[in-house]
Amino acid sequence: MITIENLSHGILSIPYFEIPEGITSVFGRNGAGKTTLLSLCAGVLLPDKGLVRIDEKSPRTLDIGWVSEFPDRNILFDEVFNEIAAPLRFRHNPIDQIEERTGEIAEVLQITHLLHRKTRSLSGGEKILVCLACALVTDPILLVIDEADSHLDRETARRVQEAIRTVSPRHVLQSSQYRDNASHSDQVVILENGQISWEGI
Ligand SMILES: Nc1ncnc2c1ncn2[C@@H]1O[C@H](COP(=O)(O)OP(=O)(O)OP(=O)(O)O)[C@@H](O)[C@H]1O
Repeated sequence: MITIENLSHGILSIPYFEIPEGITSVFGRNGAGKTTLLSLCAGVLLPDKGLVRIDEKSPRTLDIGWVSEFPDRNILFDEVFNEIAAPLRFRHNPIDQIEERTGEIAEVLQITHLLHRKTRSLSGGEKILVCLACALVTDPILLVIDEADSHLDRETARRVQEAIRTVSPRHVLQSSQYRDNASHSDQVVILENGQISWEGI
């Protein structure tokens, strides 16, 4: 459970809100506060006022995966395999486990054929899939996807939603301007001018 209490940060103002486990889609117009909310839940930002907790813990103490709208800002390595394996290497996991887990997550996302490609040669949508694999490879408690669907065609977007269901992080928070995504979600939150104007299923 993600719990938000007396939150005030920039445009955002949320007195109390609970986000249950599952896939939660956050919709809202440009500037409504979607990225700010996601950043606070991921611990990327600390709130000016109030608290955000995931299972009663600070997000900064937990393993959280983040996929942004701009994959070029995240990709660090030359080859896809190395990019996806990097979070496991940073943790000094054994080599055989790194190879097995990297292959497993690539298979779930149906990008095994990309593993030995140069990252700079990938299309925008392929880069998003690689970033998603990288975010999921450590099995995070929360996966955040910030408007990454704007680069994906309908079929790839559907594949991403299926992959998320397969890997099944405890929490998924995804922001989008496309309300089609609501059909893949367990919960929907609508933000208007920094406030939650609607929430439901
Ligand atoms: N670091 C910052 N300093 C000042 N204002 C900011 C900062 N970050 C965001 N804002 C403002 O807060 C508001 C909400 O921004 P946010 O990026 O959360 O909206 P969003 O719903 O994700 O928008 P979009 O769909 O355009 O990406 C915007 O008016 C934005 O200009």
